[in-house]
Amino acid sequence: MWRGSEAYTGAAALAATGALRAGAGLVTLGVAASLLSLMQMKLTEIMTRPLPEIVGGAIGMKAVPYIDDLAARCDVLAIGPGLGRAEETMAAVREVVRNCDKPLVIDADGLNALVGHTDILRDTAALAVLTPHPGEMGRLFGLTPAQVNQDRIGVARQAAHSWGAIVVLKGAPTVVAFPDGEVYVNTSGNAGMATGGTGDVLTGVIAALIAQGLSSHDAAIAGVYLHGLAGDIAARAGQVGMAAGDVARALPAAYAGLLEE
Ligand SMILES: NC(=O)C1=CN([C@@H]2O[C@H](COP(=O)(O)OP(=O)(O)OC[C@H]3O[C@@H](n4cnc5c(N)ncnc54)[C@H](O)[C@@H]3O)[C@@H](O)[C@H]2O)[C@@H](O)CC1
Ligand SMILES: Nc1ncnc2c1ncn2[C@@H]1O[C@H](COP(=O)(O)OP(=O)(O)O)[C@@H](O)[C@H]1O
Repeated sequence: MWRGSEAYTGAAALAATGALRAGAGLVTLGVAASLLSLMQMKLTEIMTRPLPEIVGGAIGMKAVPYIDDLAARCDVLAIGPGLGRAEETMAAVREVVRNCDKPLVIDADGLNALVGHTDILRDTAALAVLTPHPGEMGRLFGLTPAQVNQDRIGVARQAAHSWGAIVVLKGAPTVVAFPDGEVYVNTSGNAGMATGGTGDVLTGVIAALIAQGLSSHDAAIAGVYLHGLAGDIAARAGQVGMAAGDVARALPAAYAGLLEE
């Protein structure tokens, strides 16, 4: 996983925790050097790797060889939550995606880096799972969030087809679409999940399932369902005031429930 930006350290922590709680054996968080101690304090079970930064915890082109090296040793690379949108950070994301030959999960600012550059997804050897919310999807596709929501299935399908990637369009309900036109509509989850950071947890969940041997195809479908199920378990204590960390903590129970089914 590769994160940065001092404004959004929570996003990095939630994605890494989501991966851990969804069963990833080892999670390494690549993080701007100045944020290393902070992340180590937040995350006892997660390994960290310092990355060269430009300014304010943001990562630039100098970090690319370090991330490429990290990706070469991992089963899956997740990029995006909390990166920030500095121009050089966006360029570095594009370079990493170009270089990567491992399964990728791209979210949040990782998606913002692809605005106007989705051709990279077809050129890279990696099969990518993209997890936009309606705002990010709108930016990528030149639509408003309202337009995206008017035809969620149609937009997700069109995006998957034209980008050659797996598209998880988050929301109520979340739609998972594949380049060949196959589409799934998720049934788990609840409005208590409409709170900052639950999307970051989903990034970690999908990456963790890929790390455990699922194809990106199956990990996208199962990951979205598992994440919603964890949200439903967390919501037993009440939807109002539910937080992203509650969803991450409910993942082991959701996973166990799925295995029983
Ligand atoms: N604790 C943290 O550190 C958190 C950091 N985060 C990070 O903050 C950065 C910015 O991400 P944001 O998502 O806040 O900002 P964005 O600018 O990507 O999204 C916000 C805009 O997107 C649209 N939008 C989002 N969800 C929508 C929905 N469900 N329906 C309709 N429209 C919707 C709206 O227009 C909204 O104004 C990212 O790096 C992200 O990872 C967030 O993930 C939240 C938690
Ligand atoms: N009413 C709802 N029903 C089911 N899932 C929801 C609902 N509202 C939000 N979610 C889920 O919560 C998550 C929110 O993610 P996202 O929009 O990326 O937020 P953030 O960027 O703050 O983490 C998505 O997985 C979305 O599908």
